[in-house]
Amino acid sequence: MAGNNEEKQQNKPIGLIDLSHKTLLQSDALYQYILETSVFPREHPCLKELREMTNKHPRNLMATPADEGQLISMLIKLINAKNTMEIGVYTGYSLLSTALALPSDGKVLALDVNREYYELGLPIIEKAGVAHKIDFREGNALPLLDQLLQDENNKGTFDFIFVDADKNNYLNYHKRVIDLVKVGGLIGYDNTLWSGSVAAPPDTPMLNFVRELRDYVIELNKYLAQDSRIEICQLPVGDGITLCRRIN
Ligand SMILES: C[S@@+](CC[C@H](N)C(=O)[O-])C[C@H]1O[C@@H](n2cnc3c(N)ncnc32)[C@H](O)[C@@H]1O
Repeated sequence: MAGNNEEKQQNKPIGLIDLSHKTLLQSDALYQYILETSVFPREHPCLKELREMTNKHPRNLMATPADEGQLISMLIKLINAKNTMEIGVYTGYSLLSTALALPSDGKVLALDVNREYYELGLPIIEKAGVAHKIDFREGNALPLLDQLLQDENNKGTFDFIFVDADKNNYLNYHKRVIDLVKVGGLIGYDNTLWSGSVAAPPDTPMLNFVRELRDYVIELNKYLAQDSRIEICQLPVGDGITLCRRIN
């Protein structure tokens, strides 16, 4: 089994992943075990419906995997988050995970350049009864964040911010969301292991989009590691998620 996986890894350009294996774990069997034992039996029926609907969409590789959705839900409950934000919604798997985990008066400000993707998932989010917690704003996230920052009242008010949009802007997002999250609050950056490419020698075969964005992710990881305003924890869940707890 291990030998087969090694061979598979050696022959495959980095970034070629399939839907049944959206994880950095090398063993298909182990990942299926996690999904089937701990994730799918606990998945809300509307999350399941949204995941299955998204699987049929041409850009489905962008979707947050179910085990990561479960992690986000757990984090939100652990820190009793009420005021949250998501940058990068797509069809809304992580958004629905967030909205379901929030208390009934909780809020998630959801930013995405593409409303059409969000509208694919919206009927299912409505069916789940949590659409009232979502404030969706269509547009480029950077100017939307700058707008928020113009109002001093927004600073230090978010309990949880999940960033899952254009990787080349993650550092720009960090420079803004660090002032919007409260001290003691959490930022989660998705894809910080970028299909494992961050640790691969540069001559390793990689899909173009993986190679093009790899340096941005490496730069972000270095920046987060030395940023004294946060404590960090990098988890190899999904494509890698770095949790940053604001400490000052
Ligand atoms: C990886 S997907 C998000 C996946 C989502 N979290 C989920 O649970 O399925 C990235 C999303 O970021 C959005 N996006 C890309 N660039 C953006 C930008 N500059 N501002 C806002 N959203 C952006 C894309 O439209 C896409 O929906």
